[in-house]
Amino acid sequence: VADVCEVHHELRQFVVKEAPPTVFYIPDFISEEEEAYLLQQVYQSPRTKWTQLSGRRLQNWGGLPHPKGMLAEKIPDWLEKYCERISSLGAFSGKTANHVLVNEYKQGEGIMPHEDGPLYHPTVTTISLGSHTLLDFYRPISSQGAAGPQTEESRYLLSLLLKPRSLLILQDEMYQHLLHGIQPCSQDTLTDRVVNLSSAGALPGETLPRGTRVSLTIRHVPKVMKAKLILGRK
Ligand SMILES: O=C(O)CCC(=O)C(=O)O
Ligand SMILES: [Fe+2]
Repeated sequence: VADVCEVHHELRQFVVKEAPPTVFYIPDFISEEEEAYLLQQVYQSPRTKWTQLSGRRLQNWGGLPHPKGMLAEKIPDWLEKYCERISSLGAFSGKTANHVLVNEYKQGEGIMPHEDGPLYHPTVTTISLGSHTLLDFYRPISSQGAAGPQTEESRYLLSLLLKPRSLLILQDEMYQHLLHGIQPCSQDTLTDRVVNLSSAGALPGETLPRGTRVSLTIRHVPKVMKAKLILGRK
């Protein structure tokens, strides 16, 4: 298919065939030791790195994406290692990730359905730490009003189970055309709408209590400001 991004051969075995193109789900992408180390680094970051939002808090690393170009900041080594590792899988069409959002969700917290938008290369990669979650996908609100009222429920399409230590890669239609969100609930009962159950090692009917989850969303911001422009040189 022409509009499907190229990834390296070793990723192909992890494609989630039950979802629209393209999802890769890689269980145990990192070890328990790496998970503990990453959590330690996240919680050792200066307090001023945290931004409190309603229902979650976040750390932004690499700079603030902006339509005129991101003023790039150095990503600390503990995150840079994973930017490079994931980029080497071909996730960003040969580019290297230069932006990381750390989100922390306490039990019962979530994120409203949204699109990640045009400031990023249209791939998002996510390492989950500490707890599983369900990432839910929705069709956009369609412009043809004839179909009657569109509730969030009627636009809901499928979910992915993200276990701790897994890597998720979303691109193509899953990134460009669908919205994603996390329901603010404290446990999840798995149904057959969770399309990656077998690769995530779970069964329909299982109920999983959520704990505190920290996610690292690792991306490539193509438009970066050049330092010489900031310094005003020719
Ligand atoms: O925590 C997650 O896995 C999703 C985060 C997300 O959607 C975002 O930061 O844009
Ligand atoms: Fe998002």
